[in-house]
Amino acid sequence: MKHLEDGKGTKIVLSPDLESIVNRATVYIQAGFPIHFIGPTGVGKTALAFYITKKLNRPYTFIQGNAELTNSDFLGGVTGFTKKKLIDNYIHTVYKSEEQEKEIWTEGPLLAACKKGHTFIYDEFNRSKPEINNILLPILQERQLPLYGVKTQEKMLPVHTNFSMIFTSNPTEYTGSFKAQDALLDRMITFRLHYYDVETEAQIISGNTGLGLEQAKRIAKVIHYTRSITTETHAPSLRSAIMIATIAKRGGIKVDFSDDDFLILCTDVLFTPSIGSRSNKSEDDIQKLIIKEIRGWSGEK
Ligand SMILES: Nc1ncnc2c1ncn2[C@@H]1O[C@H](COP(=O)(O)OP(=O)(O)OP(=O)(O)O)[C@@H](O)[C@H]1O
Repeated sequence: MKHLEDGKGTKIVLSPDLESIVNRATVYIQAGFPIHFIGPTGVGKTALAFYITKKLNRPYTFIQGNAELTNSDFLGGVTGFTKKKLIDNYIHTVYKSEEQEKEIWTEGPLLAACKKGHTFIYDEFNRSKPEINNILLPILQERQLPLYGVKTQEKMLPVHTNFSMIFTSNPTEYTGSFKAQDALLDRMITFRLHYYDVETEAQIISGNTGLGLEQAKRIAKVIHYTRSITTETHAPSLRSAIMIATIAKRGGIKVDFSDDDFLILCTDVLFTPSIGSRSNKSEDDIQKLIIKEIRGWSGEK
């Protein structure tokens, strides 16, 4: 298991499987192909994307998909006006006043990244409406950016050779996600991520919070058990595990299976309205099952 920095100060944990994914993804990007991490929420897609940009040692641009995104959010647009007043009073009997108005154009993140050769992280790209992402097709195929709505003589901008893209997405079963167009998916190399094993998650929890590894392992075990009785789209993520660990550490709560405060903390964090049972059990039933299971581990180290 490796502990490395992602460039934003976050410690990244790489199990041998994750390290292999990162290495392959880096090679594919360097060969000129975009990559895509798809997986359940909070599995670590964005963390890997940032780590890869650090490994590539190139500047990056980050944008998050959303249903309101438009072409001008990618390419830029008019963000204001400057007004200039020219007064000609050179001869005191003649007075001439002239006003000029000029648009202020601000370059959008995609246009800037294509020009400068950044790695463009498009996080949760399928939260944007699919037609908005059409602009990416010629970039990924012909390496030309179509300049829709940009006031220029050119219709296409050749993309910098270092420009690359990392996409992340949740499967379409997640609320607020659109089905991405096949033509776009066909142009990228997709890695499917699934929640990691207890050992890897314990290392991640410990690395993110400073909680001891043994205690982190107990939290990972609770999360894993909860996932075994919930569906993947409605299961607790690493984010919930990190939340439990942070609160336990800061709040002085003992991470112990027989400690009632720990049990209450786990159920408070884990029972979000998005949790869903595999066997149509009610939220209450899942909660009871989990508490019973955790109590059964009391005395375990
Ligand atoms: N390999 C890892 N090493 C260290 N921390 C990690 C790792 N993977 C995930 N994390 C941590 O887990 C949390 C969730 O990860 P991240 O935000 O990358 O998930 P995601 O899959 O992008 O989630 P979402 O689908 O909600 O955007 C973050 O706090 C992140 O720092």
